Amino acid sequence: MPQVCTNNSHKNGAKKTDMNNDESYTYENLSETAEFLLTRVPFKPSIGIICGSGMGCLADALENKKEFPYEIIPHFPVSTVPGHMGKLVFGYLSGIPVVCMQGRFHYYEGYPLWKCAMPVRVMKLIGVSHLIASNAAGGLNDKFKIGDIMLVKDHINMLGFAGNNPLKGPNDERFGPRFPPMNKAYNRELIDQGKKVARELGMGGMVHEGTYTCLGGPNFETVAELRMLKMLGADAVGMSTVHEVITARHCDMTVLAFSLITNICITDYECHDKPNHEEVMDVGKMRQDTLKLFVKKLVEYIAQHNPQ
Ligand SMILES: O=P(O)(O)O[C@H]1O[C@H](CO)[C@@H](O)[C@H]1O
Ligand SMILES: Nc1nc2[nH]cnc2c(=O)[nH]1
Repeated sequence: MPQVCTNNSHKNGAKKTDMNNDESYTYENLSETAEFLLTRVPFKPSIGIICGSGMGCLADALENKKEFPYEIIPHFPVSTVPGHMGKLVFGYLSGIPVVCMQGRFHYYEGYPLWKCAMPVRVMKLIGVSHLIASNAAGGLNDKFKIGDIMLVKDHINMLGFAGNNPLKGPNDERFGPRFPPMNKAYNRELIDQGKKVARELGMGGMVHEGTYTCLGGPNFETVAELRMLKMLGADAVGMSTVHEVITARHCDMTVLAFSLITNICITDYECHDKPNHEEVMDVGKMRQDTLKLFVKKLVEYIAQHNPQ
């Protein structure tokens, strides 16, 4: 039975910071959050996992779980999207301690990007050095099929083009530098290992690498938008991950990200299909056994090889 933690000392939300959209969390705020968790968990994970839509099964695979509903964690936002459970789950995968976000935060929920990405900084403060971020995404690359996995080799930060960035505002050097590089955001060794694991698991044909792009959502894209994104070089499109990765790289975490292709983007005016979130979640469920195994193998690799 997982141990579900409650926070008796602070009633729901009472400990939450009441901040406007321009006022980011301070280092001290996030240290309080980290301290709250560290004093309640008897181990320190160095690997963090973010579950994409319908991919909460990744956290279900953990053993000796200790679960924290977001409502009870000081300063944490709450999840509002179906398919995102809203729990931080600590536990073991193959005997390796990990922490898993079973539910992430999206810009379209009304949260500024720094708030969407704050759990990444909390992970850093509790000792996480490696982040595995998963997401559900629409496939733009003609080779992709529903249920395929795309290892993210790069991203196009569409929100960033308009000046919206999780690092906007004063920079605290204790997290990282004012101007972090982003050309090696996605760890090459882990992408290659992802492909190797896929081949070993007999799923080599369904794993690709490609470029992810994040839009603000919540609407799915128009045909013209998708055609434009394809021309720009995007292979998959979603509404998350990029701000988490920027935040993780800013504080020097090693990152692996992958997209589960849950739908094929419609770039033809004659096609009458309509993308929908139910389909997105169903594909996550359909692929849950494969995803659990894939992530478990990658966690084992990270624990053994500590790629930088
Ligand atoms: O990126 P994740 O959280 O996996 O979810 C993706 O799926 C949802 C749309 O169905 C959007 O939230 C999009 O970002
Ligand atoms: N923006 C976007 N997000 C998604 N998440 C899952 N599928 C899609 C998609 O087609 N577009």
